[in-house]
Amino acid sequence: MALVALSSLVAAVAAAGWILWWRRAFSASKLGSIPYLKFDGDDSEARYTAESRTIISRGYQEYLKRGQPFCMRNPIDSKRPLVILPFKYLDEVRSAPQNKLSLPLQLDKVFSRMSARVLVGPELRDEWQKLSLAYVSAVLKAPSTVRAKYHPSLYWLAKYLNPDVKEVLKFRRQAGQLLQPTIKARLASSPGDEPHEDAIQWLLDGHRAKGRTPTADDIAQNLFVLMTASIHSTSSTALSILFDLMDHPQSLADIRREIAQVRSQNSAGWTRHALSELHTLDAFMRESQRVHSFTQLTVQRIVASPWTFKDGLSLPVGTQLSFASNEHNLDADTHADAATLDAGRFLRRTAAADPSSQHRLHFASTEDTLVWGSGAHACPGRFFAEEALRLIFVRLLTAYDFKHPADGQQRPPDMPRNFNIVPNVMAPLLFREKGI
Ligand code: HEM
Repeated sequence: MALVALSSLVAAVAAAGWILWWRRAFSASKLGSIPYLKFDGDDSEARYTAESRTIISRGYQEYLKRGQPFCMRNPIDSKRPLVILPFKYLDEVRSAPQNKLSLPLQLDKVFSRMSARVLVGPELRDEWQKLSLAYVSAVLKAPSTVRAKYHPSLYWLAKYLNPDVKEVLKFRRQAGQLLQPTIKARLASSPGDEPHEDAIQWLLDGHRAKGRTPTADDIAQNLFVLMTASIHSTSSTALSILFDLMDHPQSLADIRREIAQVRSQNSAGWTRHALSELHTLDAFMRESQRVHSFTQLTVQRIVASPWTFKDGLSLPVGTQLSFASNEHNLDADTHADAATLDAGRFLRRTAAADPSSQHRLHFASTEDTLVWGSGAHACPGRFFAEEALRLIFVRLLTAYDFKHPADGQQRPPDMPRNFNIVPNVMAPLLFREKGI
């Protein structure tokens, strides 16, 4: 017991030391001549939470489009400005070694249920769905309460004192307990036994390939990382596409027709192959995501050892950097009539492209867009998100009619929060089962 307490203390002191080092190592003045943009007049935190796009748009026009970086307040750490880089640096960031530039509604229920089925299999699905939704909401809340209440050198105390952090740890413990019997049985199985097609098995295999025997807690934590990265991004994207479909009734009708046609030609049902034939839906999803991205900035990295770009731009250790993907998507120099959602945009481009390169225009493709990030850390879940969204829309569009409560209503304004742009999850929508 004493040994455990001592090792926790050593780990805690080491962690606190690392944080202190990290903070000492960074000084905003080392960002030298990179211009710092802020709000004129009221420059409060609240304005960054609600209106960060104003600053990013200004920086995009005044600096990024001229090939120069700018920096702005970082919502996570106001003493460490965030550097937004022009796209000319993207290739260098993309190929930078890991040790140099490192990483820092109801639809959520629909998606969490689908992903629970894929991640942990049918037996644990229901319990896992409840736990993972509770975990994700706790884990998104805890960091801000810790930052608000503790000095960075005392963050390590939070897991003993702070109720929000304790809540996160409680769900993690419960998840480990839930997975324990399955992990034990799988670890005891031999190579000839029936294979399992779920993420528990992929993660177990991954650990074992590296010579490790993971605990149930390790696997629970790995799964929670996936859930945290996926639930809000995918459910927000689904709601956003739904709002756009409601504003484009002709596209809605075309996509419904396409779904019926593809289904009638695929007697095996909605296989991956059948889903890949929903070209009109896929092109609409890509265009909707271009105009209504889930986040304004992507390819977020932190400088782990001093970094100088080929043109001499030098960034000190501890700098957080990013790219203005949303501004780029909405720039008239990137897309004609960029501010307008043009449902046929990607269908026309696909039709004009060589058949061997048409896949580059699909929803999950990283070609010509940064919505999925870029390079080795580009979203690994994007193909899963693509198929989950296609399935969600197949079901929604074939089984339900939906409308805004009042005639003539359109997509409600998005709800910006720091660098995220979330569709209005509070807006009421009316659903009716088709044929009733
Ligand atoms: C529409 C839904 C989604 C969007 C818009 C999205 C977007 C992103 C973006 C922008 C990044 C950062 C990439 C970078 O900085 O270069 C990312 C990373 C990541 N995403 Fe997604 N994502 C979505 C769905 C998912 C799903 C369904 C999963 C898992 C099942 C997932 C797992 C991850 C993981 C694990 C990372 C970190 C990758 C790494 O650091 O190497 N995402 N995602």
